[in-house]
Amino acid sequence: MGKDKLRRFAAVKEFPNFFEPEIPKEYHMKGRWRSDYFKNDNPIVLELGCGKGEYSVGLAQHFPDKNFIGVDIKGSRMYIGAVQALEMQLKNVAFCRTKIDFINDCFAENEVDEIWLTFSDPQRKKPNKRLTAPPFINRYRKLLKPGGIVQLKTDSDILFEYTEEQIKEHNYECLELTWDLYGELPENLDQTTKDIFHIKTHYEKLFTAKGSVIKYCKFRIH
Ligand SMILES: C[S@@+](CC[C@H](N)C(=O)[O-])C[C@H]1O[C@@H](n2cnc3c(N)ncnc32)[C@H](O)[C@@H]1O
Repeated sequence: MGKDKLRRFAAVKEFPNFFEPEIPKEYHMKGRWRSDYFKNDNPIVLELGCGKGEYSVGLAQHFPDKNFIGVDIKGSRMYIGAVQALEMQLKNVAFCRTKIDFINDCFAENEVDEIWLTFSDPQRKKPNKRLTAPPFINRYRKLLKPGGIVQLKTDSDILFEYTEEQIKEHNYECLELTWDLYGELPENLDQTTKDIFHIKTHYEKLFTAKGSVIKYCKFRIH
């Protein structure tokens, strides 16, 4: 790891909005995120594989009545979002460093209302490691409330096609699905929703600059 990454990795551990569970072991915040950190009863939204966390921070600004938790294994990346949130004094966003594989050690049954998957790795050769593959969906099912939703934004045809197949194969309830999010953005969307779709993650900016078309879907797995 480079010097700057090491510095960020060490610094972020001291932040009040950064959590690092010892895994595999049940984390003491499991079932207690609302009461012990957010100190409200608002819905919890996870961004899994949040990278630098700008999306969680952007959503937290738009939705002061929801709580956001960015999850990633890379602490030095989440440092960026964690600093932004502290500077903006956003109390409704936090970051949790863990492998998503152990997400059920960090969140209790029915603790979460929504999941965002933003530009997840396509895992070309390992379909079961895709974040919309059955082993992950089964983990999400445990922590999502009944009726909870999963949303995916991606540039990857492979991941999107796979997810579309999974939705059909497992009869997930598909609420929205478009192969060209920005090309097909309905005119009648309210401003807040338009704004959400225009919050761009780090990878989204890279891919759109290269001309990639962004795909989006929203589905229920219960
Ligand atoms: C392609 S990046 C996208 C980052 C961010 N969402 C964005 O759009 O800029 C994928 C991120 O997912 C994280 N990631 C992938 N698999 C993971 C896993 N099993 N557990 C935790 N993080 C994971 C990586 O560390 C990386 O930061």
